[in-house]
Amino acid sequence: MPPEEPDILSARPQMTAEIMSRTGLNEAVLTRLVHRFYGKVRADKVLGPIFAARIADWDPHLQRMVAFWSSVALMTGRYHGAPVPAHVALPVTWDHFERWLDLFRETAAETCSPAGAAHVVERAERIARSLHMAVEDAKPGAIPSLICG
Ligand code: HEM
Repeated sequence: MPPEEPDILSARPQMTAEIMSRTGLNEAVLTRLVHRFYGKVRADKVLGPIFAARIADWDPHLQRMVAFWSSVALMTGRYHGAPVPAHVALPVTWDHFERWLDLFRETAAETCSPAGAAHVVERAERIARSLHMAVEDAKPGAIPSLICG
């Protein structure tokens, strides 16, 4: 009998399997993380209204965010969206990203193993910094970029 294959939907099955065994992360853990995190975001005095003004139907957003975290954390390639355009026009500063990260760190600690939490938080911090740069660059009066097209 051949050895049992792990149940992984992935573009890079071996890397995904290695990350899963090292961090304890999988689709079920990421689903809990995402649902719990956006529950906190929606209840947050500062972030809640920004999301409420833009998201009417939360089910598709939560599904998209689980696919996003599956791609980012497990390298499954499940997410095919464009995060930058979704954020550039938002009325946010670095303080909003800090609040977002505080809630994310708290939720990661509640739902993931320590290694899993470190894995997702490191990626969230990196993406938050790059989204913040994109938001700042899109503001009127931003210093022009030196990168030529
Ligand atoms: C200040 C903090 C943030 C705010 C207020 C915010 C707000 C939003 C809103 C309102 C949307 C929905 C946009 C729409 O459908 O029209 C969205 C989408 C999304 N956000 Fe954020 N976000 C924040 C930070 C982040 C960070 C740090 C990440 C990643 C680590 C992230 C990842 C995403 C992704 C992947 C989408 C879906 C984009 C798509 O495919 O349409 N966001 N965000």
